[in-house]
Parts: sequence; structure tokens; C-alpha cells
Amino acid sequence: MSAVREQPAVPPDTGPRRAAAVDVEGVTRVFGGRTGEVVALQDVDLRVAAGEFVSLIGPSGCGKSTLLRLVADLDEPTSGTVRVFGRSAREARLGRDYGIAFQQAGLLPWRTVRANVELPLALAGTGRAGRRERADELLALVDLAEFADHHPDQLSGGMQQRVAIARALADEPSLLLMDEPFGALDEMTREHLQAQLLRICAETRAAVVFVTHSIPEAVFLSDRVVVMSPRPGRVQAVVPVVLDRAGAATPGSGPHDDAGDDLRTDPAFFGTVAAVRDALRGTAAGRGAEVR
Ligand SMILES: Nc1ncnc2c1ncn2[C@@H]1O[C@H](COP(=O)(O)OP(=O)(O)OP(=O)(O)O)[C@@H](O)[C@H]1O
Repeated sequence: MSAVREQPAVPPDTGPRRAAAVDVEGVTRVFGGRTGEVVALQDVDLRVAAGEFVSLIGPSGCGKSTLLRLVADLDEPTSGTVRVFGRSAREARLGRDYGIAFQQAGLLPWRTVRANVELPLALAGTGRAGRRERADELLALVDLAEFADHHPDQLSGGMQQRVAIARALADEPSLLLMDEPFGALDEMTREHLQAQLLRICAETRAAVVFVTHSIPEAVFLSDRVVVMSPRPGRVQAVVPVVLDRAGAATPGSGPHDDAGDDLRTDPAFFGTVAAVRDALRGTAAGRGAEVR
């Protein structure tokens, strides 16, 4: 446990100075309310390097979504700073530096599924033919090609989430902010999309900040798993994930072609799952953490 805790939430700066995808420094977020103040986050530091995949995990109410919302400039810290590729969170939002897929799909009900996926491309000025081609490619990726002309209310919750994931990927952002994007999906679809997400991130070199309640999901996807403590939310532990992803990606098997079964049965995978579980037990002892 102590070896795990010693891992920094801020990875060492290597090579020439390059802006981190996400740089959260000393962030506190206090919500005021009639029943008193809630310190959702206290003095949180988190640095996500360009191209790095970091998951946030922790008991319900520990501030994971709040942290993601601060990075996405959907909320502001009470104190501390948030920078995205060296810019303020607001500048990054205006510059569309990232794609978002949150728990609620947030699709526009009056647009077709294809038109929803095309939206970031339209904002980026991509021509009609290019938008359509890319949207259809992404809809095929999330197995929704035949629903391109449907409207969101004709789709199940899980299908809507998959549309939101396709939309988040449309403009090949260098940063993806994902809040339990696979939460409403069945296990097989979930594993398939996890593997697809890894493949896409490897191809596009996108950094990802990913909120989940699932320890195996966090370990399967991440370079580092950040374990947060219950209120006030803080970074409690950081568990590095060292898996032989390249070795598992042989043709016909591994995360690049199927659901990543080779990795999921690797002893190193189980060992890391156990390390995250231990870290969570440390943070959530007696508090009934909602983690699987
Ligand atoms: N807009 C708000 N106003 C008041 N309190 C809030 C607001 N948003 C979040 N909180 C509080 O901040 C704390 C952290 O909430 P947050 O949603 O970030 O937790 P979480 O770790 O994402 O939880 P879960 O795993 O259940 O989704 C909670 O106590 C919550 O009640």
C-alpha cells in the first residue's frame, strides 16, 4: 500500500517542456447550500500527460465528476488552477481542445443520430461529405450504422451513450473527458467499446480522463489509476498500470481486435486490480464504497 501511495499524482516532467494535457493545481471546490457547505474537492493536484490515460475512481460523492467538470469548464474551482494544454479551462473549451462523453448522453433530440455525431465536425468547419464519411465510420465503430437516420428518443439509453461516445471522438480531440461513459452498457458491449477506445487512443495519441466505478475497467484502460478519498475529495493514491498491451495485441487476439481477453486474464492485470482494491479499501473503510 505504501508503495502505491508514493506514486505521484503529478508524473515527472520528462523531455523538453511540453504542456500537460491536464494540469490541476491545488484545486478546492466548495459548494454552498441551505444545509451548509460541502467541500467536494480539497487541494487536489493532478497532472495528465499528453497521450496518457488516467482513470479516477473512488467512493460515491468523492468529487470525481466535480473534478471532470472543472477540467471541462462546466464549473469553476473555489481556489486553485486548472490548465488544459497550457491554456485556461475556458480557453480550452472555446478552442474545442477536448471531446466529452458524460453519463447523460446529452444528445440534441431534434437532430438525427448522424447529425449529432457530425456536430463537432460542423463546428470545426469540416465539409459536408467529410462530416458524413467520418460520422458513418464512427457509427459503424459503435455498432450503430443502421440507426444513423433515427432520432435519439428512438434509441435505448445504452445506444444513446454510444452515440455520445462517437460524437466525442468525431473531431479526433487530443483530450477526452469521459464520465462513466459505459455505465449503461451490457458487459459484452462494454468490453468491446473499452477495447475500441484503447485502439482509438493509441491511434490518435489522445489523453483521456476517465471516471468509473469499475476497478477492472479502470485497470484495463489506464496508464494510471487515481484513487480518491471520500469527502472532502482528495487524491489518496495513484496506482500505475504496467500491462503488456503491445504483447497482447497480436492479430486475432488482444485489445486491438477483440475485447482484450489476453490482457484481462494476465496475472499482472489481476495484481493491479488487487492493488487498486487495496487502495480503495484504505480510503473507504467502513463507508460502503460503491465500487465493483
Ligand atoms: N452543484 C452542486 N451543488 C451542491 N453540491 C454539489 C454539487 N455538485 C456536486 N455536489 C456535491 O459534491 C460532492 C461530490 O459530488 P460528485 O458528483 O463530484 O461526486 P462523484 O464522486 O462523481 O459521485 P458519484 O460516484 O456518485 O457519481 C457530493 O457531496 C455532491 O453532493
